Amino acid sequence: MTQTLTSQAILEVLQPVQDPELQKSLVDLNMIRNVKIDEGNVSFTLVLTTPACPLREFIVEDCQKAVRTLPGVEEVSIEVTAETPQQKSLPDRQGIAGVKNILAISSGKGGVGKSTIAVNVAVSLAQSGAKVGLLDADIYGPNDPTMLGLSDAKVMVRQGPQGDVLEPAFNYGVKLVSMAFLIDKDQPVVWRGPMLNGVIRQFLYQVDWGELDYLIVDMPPGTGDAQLTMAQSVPMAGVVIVTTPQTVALLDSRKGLKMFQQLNVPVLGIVENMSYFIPPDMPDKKYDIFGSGGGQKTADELGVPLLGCVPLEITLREGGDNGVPIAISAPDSPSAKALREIAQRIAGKVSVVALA
Ligand SMILES: Nc1ncnc2c1ncn2[C@@H]1O[C@H](COP(=O)(O)OP(=O)(O)OP(=O)(O)O)[C@@H](O)[C@H]1O
Repeated sequence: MTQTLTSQAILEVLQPVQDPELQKSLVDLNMIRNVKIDEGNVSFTLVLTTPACPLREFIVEDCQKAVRTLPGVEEVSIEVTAETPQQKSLPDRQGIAGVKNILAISSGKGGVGKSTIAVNVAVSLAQSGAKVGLLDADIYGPNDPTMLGLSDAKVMVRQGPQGDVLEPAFNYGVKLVSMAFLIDKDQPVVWRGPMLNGVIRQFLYQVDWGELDYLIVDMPPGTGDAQLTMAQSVPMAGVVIVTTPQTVALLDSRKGLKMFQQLNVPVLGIVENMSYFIPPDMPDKKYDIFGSGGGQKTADELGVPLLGCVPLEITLREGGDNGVPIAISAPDSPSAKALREIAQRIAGKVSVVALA
């Protein structure tokens, strides 16, 4: 006896299929929409929580398998789209209209590659189809414009009903605002708490960010006023801590971690940069200069996930200097792949926090 296919039956067989990251049913998460049946042809839309979903192929395959168990099904076509969930709002912190998730990239000390990671994560997320902004809050050494090929950009200021509004610069799919746009590059700037506070708040609220899935904030290194201002002003989806494998870096990372935990900012995980060296003339070789397994050990000691390890690669540094991020110039290089996976993991964790 042939049963008639119904959308109800389709949703029932899809009920046990889970989003592996969120560990909840796709149906309960309202990720299956628009179910249509035309004789044996079934079609629906799978709405992921981030366009950078690392597991999209697996989820699609699981859906295919589940629907094909129904008698009478001949074809299953799944259209995949994404709707990034909005992070939770906090009563004492003012969100930015149109910006769904604000996340910070931080490091215990300078020079560990925080800006390199922030820029390439931003570009990787944009490449996946997400709407991305980058706020260069590293007021002491604002490098993001150079790394994003925007060193000569100027921010436009226009008059809005509530005062001046800055128009971000834009390249490689990423909107950027940086202190470098506002200061003379050769003049040292001495920042005092209240001034710094004002500038960071201006970069958050007086910029025409438009609609963004992710606003990535490249923090200055350490645990100072900028971190405090940021964490206390806006609700943050989370922070990513960048570290290097040396043991001294662990101490600095721990300080940063404690501060964000005290400020109730979820720590999404750590990224270990300069983990191992890949010689340019021997791309299949890998040298563990600082010993291996350091990243995992650091993550375990800090009790947070390791989001990934980025190798020390000359092309990654060159990309930063030349203003063409490696995610654009050499997307198949080991560091670009590592950075893309890190961006996907960050997006996954942000969804988990937003939907918790
Ligand atoms: N994995 C890597 N391989 C090669 N070079 C790297 C890597 N990571 C970073 N670098 C280089 O190291 C230098 C410092 O990196 P970056 O500016 O990103 O660090 P940072 O932590 O943001 O520094 P600070 O905040 O102190 O300015 C840059 O020249 C960058 O290109």
